[in-house]
Amino acid sequence: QTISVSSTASHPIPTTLWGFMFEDISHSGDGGLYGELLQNRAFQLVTPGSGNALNSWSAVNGATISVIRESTPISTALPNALHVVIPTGRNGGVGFANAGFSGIAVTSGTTYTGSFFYRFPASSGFRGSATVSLQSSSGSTLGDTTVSLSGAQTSWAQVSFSIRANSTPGDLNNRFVITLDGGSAAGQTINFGLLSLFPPTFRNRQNGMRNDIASALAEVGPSFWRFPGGNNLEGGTVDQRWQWNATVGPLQNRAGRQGDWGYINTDGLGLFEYLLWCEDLGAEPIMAVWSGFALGGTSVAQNQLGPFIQQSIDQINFVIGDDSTEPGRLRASLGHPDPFKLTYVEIGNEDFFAANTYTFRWTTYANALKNAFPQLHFIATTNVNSPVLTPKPTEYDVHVYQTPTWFAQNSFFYDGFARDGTHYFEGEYAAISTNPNDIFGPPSDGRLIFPTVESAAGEAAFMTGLERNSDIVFAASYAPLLGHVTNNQWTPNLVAFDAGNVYRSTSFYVQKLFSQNRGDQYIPSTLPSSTGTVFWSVVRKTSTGQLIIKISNTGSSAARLTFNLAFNNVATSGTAQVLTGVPTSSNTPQNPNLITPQTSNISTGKSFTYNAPAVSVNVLTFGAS
Ligand SMILES: O=S(=O)(O)O[C@H]1C[C@H](O)[C@@H](O)[C@@H]1CO
Repeated sequence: QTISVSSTASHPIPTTLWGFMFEDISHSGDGGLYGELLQNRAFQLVTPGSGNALNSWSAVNGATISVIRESTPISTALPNALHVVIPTGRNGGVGFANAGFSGIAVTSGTTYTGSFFYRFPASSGFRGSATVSLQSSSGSTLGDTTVSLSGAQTSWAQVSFSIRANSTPGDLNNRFVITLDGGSAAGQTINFGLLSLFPPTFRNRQNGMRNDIASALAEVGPSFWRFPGGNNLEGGTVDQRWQWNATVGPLQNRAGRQGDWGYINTDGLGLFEYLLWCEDLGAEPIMAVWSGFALGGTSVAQNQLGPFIQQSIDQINFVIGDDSTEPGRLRASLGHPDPFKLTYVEIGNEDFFAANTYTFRWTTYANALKNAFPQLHFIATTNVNSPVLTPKPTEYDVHVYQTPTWFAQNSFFYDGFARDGTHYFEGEYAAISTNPNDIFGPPSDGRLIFPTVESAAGEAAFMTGLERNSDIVFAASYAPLLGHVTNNQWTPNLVAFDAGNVYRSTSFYVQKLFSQNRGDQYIPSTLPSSTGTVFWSVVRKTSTGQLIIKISNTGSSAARLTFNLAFNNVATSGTAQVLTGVPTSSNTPQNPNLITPQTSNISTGKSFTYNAPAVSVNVLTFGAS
């Protein structure tokens, strides 16, 4: 195949083109990116005495533990506490343990920092200490410290501690343990609440992100971060919707909420943490506001939307409001007086599920929010122009989950779109099944557990089309971003993880190859055949004078491509980064680095030939001017 490459750019490429979509799904937040190591740390939303009240907690050496509704709670947001009775006649440490989120990773030399609240429900003469430790599954102590407890403390007191691990366990099944001496503490009753333990966090942020996962995401260099959902924005009911104000301020004032993926969200990863994370990541937020529809099917009537719209205005003012606004003052009081960067606000999520009411919900929200924030862009979430919305959306969020073949055959998806001023956010896309008749089915029916080489190559083909159409596509993100390797509600995920490991997928490497090899100009070239198997896009990075050719060969045979460049000065050599392998192979916990990009030198010039291997994603980089 011969490909002519122009030397004149057709359009600039938006800086926001490649980024991430995030929501708390498959423990991507609590138990994943969010650094908290203890599961069910504040007994949020559980019913005392119910089966899951003690989820992740267990008694040690004969203590009696239970979750109670506290008569004097830590806060109205946290009404529950752990009630611990130390029996008589026990020797050694007696107390309780937390098993983390399917384990706790402990590495020697690492310092873990934590805190908990305690109070003696009845004043007692006890004056003593508790041992706070990290223990392996065999019960050996990996690190410990002691804290003083006083029986005179009948009101809640917060105790802080740090534990330096001095040995590395054999596995992840470690526990966080608090014990008192069975002799001196015999017969004591103590309530505990909001127990927290953090490893070192990304950029050492207080209440921050788990370093290994955060670092893997930062490796991609995303330019936007869509949050908080996705379904997890919406709530099963109106009251269960994500509410920004319930997610900011001291942790003891965050009640948590029933997430939309089957588990309670602590909301410890809240709006302020998301915004600081965007700054640490160098990404701008694409922030969603709840749009009056709950996943259980309730739409708020148009004349009832006022309070929800006000809540969205407050949410936006928390992000960008000045000190004339209360949310702006709240942000300043939390340590960020300057506004955060914000351009895009998405109104709802996948409202094509409730298009009949989105017509008025969109109109009411868009008019009110555009009036309040004329500088912002508001993204609609129904199908493009169906139904017709007023005011006419300037941006739409388009989602697609399909087969690798679909992606390989639809890289021209946007070529036919009218250039009418509307811009598009490909907010969720992924090849998730090899079975076109059961895309969302189980692995037994074609669903992918991990991305494969062929799914990643399909996505790359599609992405060359997004890059070509980046005059109207301003942003694109694979979804879901993160998922626990076993405790999940969705596969495949861009990045999988467990308590101590991060697993980078083939699709992760495709996102990284595109994001880390951006151009700021799109360079026209001979169009690929829309029904072919080889797809490419050519961009130029003016700051370095580099030409970057991204090629996806989704076919089962190698493709010899001859490039004829109109540029006058072209380097005679460059680099090729290639991701390829057995089409159905994946990176897995058993073989996490089976498929990684390989870099090599290539000969380039005004005319050169490159051989793209079967089922491969290739990024060629060389100087051209
Ligand atoms: O069940 S789905 O609607 O397919 O859920 C999808 C679409 C939704 O926006 C997101 O939360 C989820 C997976 O990324």
